[in-house]
Amino acid sequence: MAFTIAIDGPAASGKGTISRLLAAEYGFAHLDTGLLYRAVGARMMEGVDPLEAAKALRAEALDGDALRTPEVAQAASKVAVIPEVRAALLDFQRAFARRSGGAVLDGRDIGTVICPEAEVKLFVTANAETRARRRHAELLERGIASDYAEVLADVQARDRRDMERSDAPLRPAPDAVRLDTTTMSIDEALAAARAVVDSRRA
Ligand SMILES: Nc1ncnc2c1ncn2[C@@H]1O[C@H](COP(=O)(O)OP(=O)(O)O)[C@@H](O)[C@H]1O
Ligand SMILES: Nc1ccn([C@@H]2O[C@H](COP(=O)(O)OP(=O)(O)O)[C@@H](O)[C@H]2O)c(=O)n1
Repeated sequence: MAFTIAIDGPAASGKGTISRLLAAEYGFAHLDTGLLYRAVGARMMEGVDPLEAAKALRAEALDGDALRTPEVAQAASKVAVIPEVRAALLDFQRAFARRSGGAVLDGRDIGTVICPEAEVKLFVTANAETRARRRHAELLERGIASDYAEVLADVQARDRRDMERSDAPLRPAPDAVRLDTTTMSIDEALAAARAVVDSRRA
């Protein structure tokens, strides 16, 4: 039976972490939809037309580590503004969302566009400074050179682009439960998310 958990929110709010942990907890499949846009952005950086890249994308073969860089994140948010690119990525995401056995998808438009019928919708936020601090620490941990002020500017630029685009802008679905993780640990955020999921599964 299909059961979809849709998790949206701004950059580095913790949605990927919560999604991975929820998927493990419930035995659901997980799709980080940001990786699709990052892959198209990375191809654009190589000179490939973004629409051609989106149409040719093989989601199974994405290298998460290589795509999780600040440069690729900026490129991703630029190709994400193009309606035809979003349209080319739609069917794959919709099919994933309704697969049998349960699915967790995280991104910007899962609860609003990809799967408005999702059984659970979470909108995960944290203030921009906290998000930048977390992403900065994560990059350093992974051995990627990082400057806090640049990370903050990057996160804010992407937030603005993601919220202001006309096609599938970043915003909470009317029926999404908001989860502000600014002062929460990962364990606390997971517990809050689980409580919402459990209330919908009962
Ligand atoms: N509640 C939290 N408290 C502290 N650090 C967190 C929390 N949630 C996530 N993180 C850390 O912040 C970074 C960004 O989280 P991530 O889940 O990748 O965000 P997103 O998917 O929204 O971009 C990761 O290093 C993650 O371990
Ligand atoms: N469902 C989605 C997922 C990502 N994106 C775009 O892809 C970019 C990278 O997404 P991401 O989720 O990998 O970024 P982080 O939140 O992990 O920093 C975002 O800034 C958005 O512009 C989108 O438009 N729609």
